[in-house]
Amino acid sequence: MSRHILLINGPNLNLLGTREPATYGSTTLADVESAAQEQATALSVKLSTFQSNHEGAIVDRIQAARGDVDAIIINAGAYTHTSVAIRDALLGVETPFVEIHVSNVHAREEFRRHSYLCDKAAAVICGMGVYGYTAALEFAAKHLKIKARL
Ligand SMILES: O=C(O)[C@]1(O)C=C(c2cccc(Sc3ccccc3)c2)[C@@H](O)[C@H](O)C1
Repeated sequence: MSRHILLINGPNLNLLGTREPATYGSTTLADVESAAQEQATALSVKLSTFQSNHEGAIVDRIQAARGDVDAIIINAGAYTHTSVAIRDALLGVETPFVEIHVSNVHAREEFRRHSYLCDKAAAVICGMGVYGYTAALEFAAKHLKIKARL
C-alpha cells in the first residue's frame, strides 16, 4: 500500500536557516524539503509539502488532506503554542500526525513548553535540529500505524 505523507511548516519557518543559527541551524526550509523528498523516494512514499505564515491557510491545508494523506508531519511553529484551530483541524481529519520542532522547546521560554497539539500527536520530536524532519519521516513511513484507506 503506497503511503502519502504531508509535511506542514508554519509561521516564520520559510526563513529557517537565515537567522539564529545557534537555535535553528543554518539549513534552509528549501534544503529540508529537498532532503525530505529524496528520503521519501527511498522510502517509497509520496511526500507533499506546505508552508504558510497564516493559521487559516494551515487549517485549510489540513482539511484538504482528509482522505488523501496517511500521515501528517507538522512543525506549526509559534501556532503550536496558541492554535486551538490547528488542533481542531488535525483532530477533524482523523489522520495520525507527528509534531516536530527544530529547537528543544522545553529548554526555552516557558510559553514554548505548552503545545495544543502534543497530547494528540502519535509522536513529538524536538531539539534534534533539522534531523527531526528525517526522524519524523522515517517514523511516519515505517512505524506509524496507518489506517487502510477504503
Ligand atoms: O523549534 C521549532 O521548530 C519551533 O516550532 C519554531 C519556532 C520558530 C520561531 C521563530 C522563527 C522560526 S524559523 C526562523 C529562525 C530564525 C530566523 C527566522 C526564522 C521558528 C518557534 O515559534 C517554536 O516555538 C519552535
